[in-house]
Amino acid sequence: MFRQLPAKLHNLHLPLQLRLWDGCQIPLGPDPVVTLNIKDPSLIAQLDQLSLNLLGSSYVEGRLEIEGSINDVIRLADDLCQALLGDRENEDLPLHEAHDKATDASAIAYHYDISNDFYRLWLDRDMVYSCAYFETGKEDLDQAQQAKLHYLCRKLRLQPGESLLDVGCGWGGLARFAAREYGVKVFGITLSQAQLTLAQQRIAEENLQDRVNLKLMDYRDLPQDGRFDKVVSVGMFEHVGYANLPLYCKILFNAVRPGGLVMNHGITTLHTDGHPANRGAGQFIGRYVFPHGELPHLALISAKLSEAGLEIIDVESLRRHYVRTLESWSARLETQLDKAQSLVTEQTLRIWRLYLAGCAYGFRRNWINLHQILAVKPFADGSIDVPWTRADLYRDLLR
Ligand SMILES: C[S@@+](CC[C@H](N)C(=O)[O-])C[C@H]1O[C@@H](n2cnc3c(N)ncnc32)[C@H](O)[C@@H]1O
Repeated sequence: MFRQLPAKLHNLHLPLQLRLWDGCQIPLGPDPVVTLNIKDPSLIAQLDQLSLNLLGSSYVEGRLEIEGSINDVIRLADDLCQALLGDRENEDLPLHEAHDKATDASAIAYHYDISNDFYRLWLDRDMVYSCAYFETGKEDLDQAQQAKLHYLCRKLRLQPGESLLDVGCGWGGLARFAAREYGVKVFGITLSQAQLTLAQQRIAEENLQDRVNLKLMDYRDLPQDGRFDKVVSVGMFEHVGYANLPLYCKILFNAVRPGGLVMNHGITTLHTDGHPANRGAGQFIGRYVFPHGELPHLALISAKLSEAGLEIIDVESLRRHYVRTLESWSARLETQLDKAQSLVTEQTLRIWRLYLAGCAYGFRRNWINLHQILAVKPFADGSIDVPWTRADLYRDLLR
């Protein structure tokens, strides 16, 4: 059997071993910390086209079992793919699909409506499902998510009595926080019924119904009359798709009043043409995690915001913060696999384990990034009314 393996596998020095369906063990280097337990003999024939997509989907479909810590599995799977493929990126440009409301609604339900209790297991207490902000590096996830919410509100320069639109409000963590801590009125939208149900429950528990109004609504149905003082979109624009980015940006522009601020916080990709730099990981994510998700480069979303009429006044990369956030989510899930098993299907759990640890790895490797882009809608005469420096953002921040 050893001789049937691709020649390149014979000279590896990875702490990894293969175990075949007949029990035969094939070390690919000394002191293995990970075992890939191959259940399906036909996988051997596919080893010369190995990719993270092939390994990931084989695990999800039960053709492959993994032994070892999830972080070691991801790292060594990537090392293995790199050893066999070199640095050749084995993906064509991803398809940029037409996104209609029905397709997007079913893609959102697929990801977000799996079980609130499952997400509660590993998210922070406010169930904020986006990159946290680690001011000192010593905080836990709850503290880092609270700091992120503060940071967003500060960047938006929220003032009591203002109106805030939260596009893609998730479980309502930011909406409740902004209303409670900054005294604003929030209108938030999500496409996930499960998120909305729990968010509304939490709003009622905090008696915030008069200040926070969340709805099941597609961003394409938002009011376009400039009624909001501020607009925020956090971890949402990854679902929009290339074809609709101009429309999305125009909708943000039309929703905010002249002089108002818009914050777009989301994941961007490394290459300007959008092709993924990740040995098949992007294909896996598109197939099993975020169907119809599309990551643009910073330059593309910046161009579309500008073309819509918004002036970009501040851009910040939070890539390292997302590594930590994802490491934390993944570690919390890994320590509660038994509970997780009772909340979602075996296949879903396998997908989410790979996705959380894999995305931490992807951010660490700089395959993907997280950018906060702050923009302003200038008044008709081109003037803007924002502080001359960023000093106010940091004053008294470390509470
Ligand atoms: C990753 S979650 C982020 C949630 C929240 N902003 C947070 O930081 O916790 C993405 C959110 O975008 C919403 N979303 C995605 N596509 C949408 C669309 N077409 N219209 C409205 N909301 C959408 C999802 O329903 C979900 O609430």
